[in-house]
Amino acid sequence: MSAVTFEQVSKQFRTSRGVLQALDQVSFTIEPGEFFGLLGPNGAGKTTLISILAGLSRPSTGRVTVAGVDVHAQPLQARRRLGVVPQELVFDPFFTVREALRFQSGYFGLPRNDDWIDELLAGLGLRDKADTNMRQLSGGMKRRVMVAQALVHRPPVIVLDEPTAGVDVELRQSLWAFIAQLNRQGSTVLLTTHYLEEAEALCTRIAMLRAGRVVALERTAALLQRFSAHVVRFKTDQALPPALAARARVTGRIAQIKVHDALEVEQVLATLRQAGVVLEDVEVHKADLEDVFLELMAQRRQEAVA
Ligand SMILES: Nc1ncnc2c1ncn2[C@@H]1O[C@H](COP(=O)(O)OP(=O)(O)OP(=O)(O)O)[C@@H](O)[C@H]1O
Repeated sequence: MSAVTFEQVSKQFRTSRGVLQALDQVSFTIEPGEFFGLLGPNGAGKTTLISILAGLSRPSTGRVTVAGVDVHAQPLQARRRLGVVPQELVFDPFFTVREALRFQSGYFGLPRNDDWIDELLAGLGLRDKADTNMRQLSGGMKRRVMVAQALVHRPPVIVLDEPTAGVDVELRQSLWAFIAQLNRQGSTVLLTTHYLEEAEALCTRIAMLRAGRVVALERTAALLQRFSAHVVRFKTDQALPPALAARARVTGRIAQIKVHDALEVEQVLATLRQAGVVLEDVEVHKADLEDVFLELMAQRRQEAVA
């Protein structure tokens, strides 16, 4: 049985400017134990898809299941199988951390859950905050409590919607260590993020959304490999020769050109030298997901124009 399935999920919003297609026939499956990344630029539809998965919003058409349970036909059963860490901080300011976690446990019908609550507090570095009121916690600490709250009923599928936006490095690292441990113990993780290096480091498979459509769905390693290995990056004030300009990504003075191997690095540099282009700060680096992402998006734009 799959951990999560999205079957032809579409969502339209009626706006003052007409109908907005936020999701367009999105289909993919996440297998149990996967660490799955959902990436996409602002407005791609990530949060809309997560809201539908969490049962907070209905798809216009299509079907979603969590651990074999239809999210809309059996919403309560689906919720038990899912732990969603939301983007925003939602909490009752009058509860202490432990009270908030006990309250959440009660919601799931788990009255004696303190052993697991203690494990969560320890794993998320919250042990000495257990008796602190939620309103007295720093933003980062509140975020840790959001994670603990989402996990209080030991859901087999964990969803993290931009969990590290605006979070300091230390918390990011400890949060990831904890989530990775749960994943090793068998939890399925679905992560949406803008931090591509995070997705690259953690996710075994990635779906990329753009304008409500899945534009890539692949193993992370394959995705990185498919989009060539290296990028030559340099600064210049001059125009590039046409052959290179056509394939370069230029941001102000910085140009980046994709290459497959060392020979191609030499060819690119030779072409630039022949054209009399003066370079500064030349470097060659391995293509990362950011490069792949930009390239994919450029390809799709070209296809759309064609
Ligand atoms: N309730 C709504 N009513 C109308 N339009 C909406 C509504 N919710 C989302 N949208 C639109 O749907 C599209 C997808 O939005 P969504 O928030 O899912 O994107 P996202 O990928 O999560 O973006 P971000 O990275 O900025 O969070 C956007 O164009 C957004 O403006």
